[in-house]
Amino acid sequence: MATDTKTTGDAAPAAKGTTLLEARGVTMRFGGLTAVNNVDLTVSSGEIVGLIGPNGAGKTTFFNCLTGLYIPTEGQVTYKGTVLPPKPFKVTAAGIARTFQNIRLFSNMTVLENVLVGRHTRTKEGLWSAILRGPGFHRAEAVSREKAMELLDFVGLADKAEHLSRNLPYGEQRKLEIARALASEPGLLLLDEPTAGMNPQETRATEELVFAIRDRGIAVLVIEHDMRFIFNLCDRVSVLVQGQKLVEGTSQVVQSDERVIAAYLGTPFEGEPGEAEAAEVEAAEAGAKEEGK
Ligand SMILES: Nc1ncnc2c1ncn2[C@@H]1O[C@H](COP(=O)(O)OP(=O)(O)OP(=O)(O)O)[C@@H](O)[C@H]1O
Repeated sequence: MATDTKTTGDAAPAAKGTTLLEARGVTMRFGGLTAVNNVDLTVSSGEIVGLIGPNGAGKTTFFNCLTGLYIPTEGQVTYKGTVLPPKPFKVTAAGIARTFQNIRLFSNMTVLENVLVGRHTRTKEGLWSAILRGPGFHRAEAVSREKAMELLDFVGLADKAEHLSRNLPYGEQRKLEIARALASEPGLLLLDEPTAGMNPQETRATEELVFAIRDRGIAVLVIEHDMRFIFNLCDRVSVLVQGQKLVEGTSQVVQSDERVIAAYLGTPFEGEPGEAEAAEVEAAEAGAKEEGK
């Protein structure tokens, strides 16, 4: 495995309160479907920001636009003032790491090896060095292992370092995904439904883990359906409905906003995104019925 102690990207922690991520007018269309529609979002250092919205609101698509998996149809994403390259590994090297809604671990590798893989954007040793295994390689590997073990200790998995990742319980696999993402030494961590499938105790522990990550100087942007988790955790919450940003504010502001409650309960409200389209469809259907009479 390619390992080294050198940091090859600009992942130094930013001063508290400086803008890290800036998404402007991000739109993503799939054929005729606009999954994300003109969304702006900023994340600053020291912040935990939540992204919520009903199923199909466009949250994961927006994440994919931020991490180079999708190239937005329109709009721009910058990290520390530089436009992000449209390649996931380059985005990681720039300082943004992520986890996935559906866990993506190397199931036949050990827990430790999974974290070591996560370090590859922060190493300068290449394939040949790994194959030839000279003294430099061994030194670098020892340092990488030490860093990986520190991360496993941080997420509470140090005693399982040599276990195969597929044998971990579900909640621990999620923790391992976070440790692997942290191994790339990000300035911003994106978490896509980190508590999905967890029991209340595991969810509470994940909340503490996210606070601890923030305290290490890493900003966090998190998608989650568990509202208690989001409102306990986040400094700011942004709500997407049908691809558009409906409202953004502190947990207190968002949870008492009647438009947010209506969006979750499925109650129509004035000015709802997609309202004009829905009215058009209704009118067309009514017209068709009239003609058929
Ligand atoms: N690759 C794709 N091709 C076509 N349509 C897509 C694609 N990815 C997502 N969509 C559509 O875009 C819309 C938004 O999906 P997305 O998964 O981003 O929503 P979400 O808010 O993350 O939902 P959930 O909370 O259920 O995960 C949905 O209508 C979905 O079917």
